[in-house]
Amino acid sequence: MLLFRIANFCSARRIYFYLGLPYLVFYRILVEWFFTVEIPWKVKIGKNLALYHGQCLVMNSEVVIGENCTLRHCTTIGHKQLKGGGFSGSPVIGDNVDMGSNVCIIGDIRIGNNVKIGCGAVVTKSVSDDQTVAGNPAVPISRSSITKPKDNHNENFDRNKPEGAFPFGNG
Ligand SMILES: CC(=O)SCCNC(=O)CCNC(=O)[C@H](O)C(C)(C)COP(=O)(O)OP(=O)(O)OC[C@H]1O[C@@H](n2cnc3c(N)ncnc32)[C@H](O)[C@@H]1OP(=O)(O)O
Ligand SMILES: N[C@@H](CO)C(=O)O
Repeated sequence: MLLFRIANFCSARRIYFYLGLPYLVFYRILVEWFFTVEIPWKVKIGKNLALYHGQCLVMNSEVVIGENCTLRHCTTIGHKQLKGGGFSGSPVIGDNVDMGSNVCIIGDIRIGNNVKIGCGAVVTKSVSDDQTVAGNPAVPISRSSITKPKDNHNENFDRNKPEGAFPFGNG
């Protein structure tokens, strides 16, 4: 994030851009090629963005991310190609948005504040504030499992004891 913040500062004014050009080249090579993270320096990101496992994280330069958000690995935030051949706008993400791993958020959509996006979600429609969404396509998830007993729940399962033949556990 520090590398991004410096690059973002360099892109704020033309004079900083020309003075900071060597740094911007370094930023792209190091962050894109070696860290496999594409956060273009023009992206607007609020304070306290956390990257938990930032590998394979790609976003478009028009993306806007609010404050106190969390991103995980293998996440894509960007535009989509329109029927006419052009491209849509890119997502605008609110404050306190927590995205699981392997999430795709595409198109000219808005993700509200205090939203959780489940791992593996494909989000193509706007999400209102205070929602948890998951799935492909992402929809608000059922909260029923919080009270409903799970059929496959094993009361006797002890994760500290190895199961089966393998003496060190199953994975
Ligand atoms: C190395 C690492 O550990 S990196 C960390 C990787 N972890 C993540 O990315 C976690 C992201 N978090 C999630 O995906 C969570 O499941 C959340 C935030 C979406 C939801 O969590 P909770 O509110 O606790 O929901 P809960 O587990 O009770 O599930 C509610 C329902 O949604 C379903 N659901 C939960 N997550 C998902 C998901 N990602 N995709 C599809 N369905 C899901 C559940 O199966 C359940 O369905 P049911 O009502 O039919 O039984
Ligand atoms: N694995 C945790 C934090 O490292 C998470 O992604 O939520």
